[in-house]
Amino acid sequence: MKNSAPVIEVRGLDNRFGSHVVHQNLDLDLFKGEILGVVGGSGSGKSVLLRSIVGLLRPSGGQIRVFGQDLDELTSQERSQVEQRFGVLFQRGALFTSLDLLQNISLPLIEHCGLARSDAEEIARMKLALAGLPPDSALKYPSELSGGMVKRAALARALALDPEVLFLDEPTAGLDPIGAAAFDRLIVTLRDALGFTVFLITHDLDTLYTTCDRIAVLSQKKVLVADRIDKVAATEDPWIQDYFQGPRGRAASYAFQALEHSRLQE
Ligand SMILES: Nc1ncnc2c1ncn2[C@@H]1O[C@H](COP(=O)(O)OP(=O)(O)OP(=O)(O)O)[C@@H](O)[C@H]1O
Repeated sequence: MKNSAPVIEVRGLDNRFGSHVVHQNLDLDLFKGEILGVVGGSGSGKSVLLRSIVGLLRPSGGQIRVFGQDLDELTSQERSQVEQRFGVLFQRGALFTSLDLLQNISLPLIEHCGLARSDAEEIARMKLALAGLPPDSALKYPSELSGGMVKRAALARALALDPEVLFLDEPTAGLDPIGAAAFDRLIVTLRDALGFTVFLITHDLDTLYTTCDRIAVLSQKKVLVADRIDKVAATEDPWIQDYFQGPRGRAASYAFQALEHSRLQE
């Protein structure tokens, strides 16, 4: 993936809130077709980075190039065209509670693409199926769904406009391990089938091992390292060592090695 063109280039990014500096001179590349896992301690600025890239937060300084265009140089109309090439799954799903799933997913198609309601609903049903939801979920409201189904519905909405880059903010948080593993497999399957690029914020070590092509570690206000997981896990940094070589990190690594071993034997 690293040989493909970066779809997103972040250079010298600064973000501060008052005197609180979150990012200082942060650099990051996201390459076409890869699944990049973004990790870091709580409050290290993962969500702020996501919001800066998707245009929800104006950075304090630095440059963000998206599809080869500098976000700062775009008119608001050009910006919104770029933003339509993104799909975002926010931490809490962010579905409209007063709309059923069909309406939730049709809405961006009607608003952004000007589709007739019947066409939008046909596409929405396809997106629900892609996200692994049964047809009868279409008329359900978010409050009627399990946590795992809410995540899938939010994924269906993030996929509504056929995004080229999918941003996922802790998509498996709150799911049981079986639901989380199924969601991870779904992301890989969809990426392989549809070819989009994924920016995936997670604390889930199993997700990092089984799903991500590269890992970016946010620490000390910047991206400390962005590389394959074996290289990252071997990086000499106290936070990285605690994270990857602690009991959970080692368990995830062993589980992944066992999985790879059994795949090779099949
Ligand atoms: N709008 C804001 N105003 C002031 N401070 C903010 C704002 N948004 C984020 N911050 C602060 O920026 C820091 C980074 O927040 P962010 O949500 O990016 O962390 P995170 O790495 O995603 O954490 P977590 O893993 O807990 O979700 C935090 O200290 C947060 O309080």
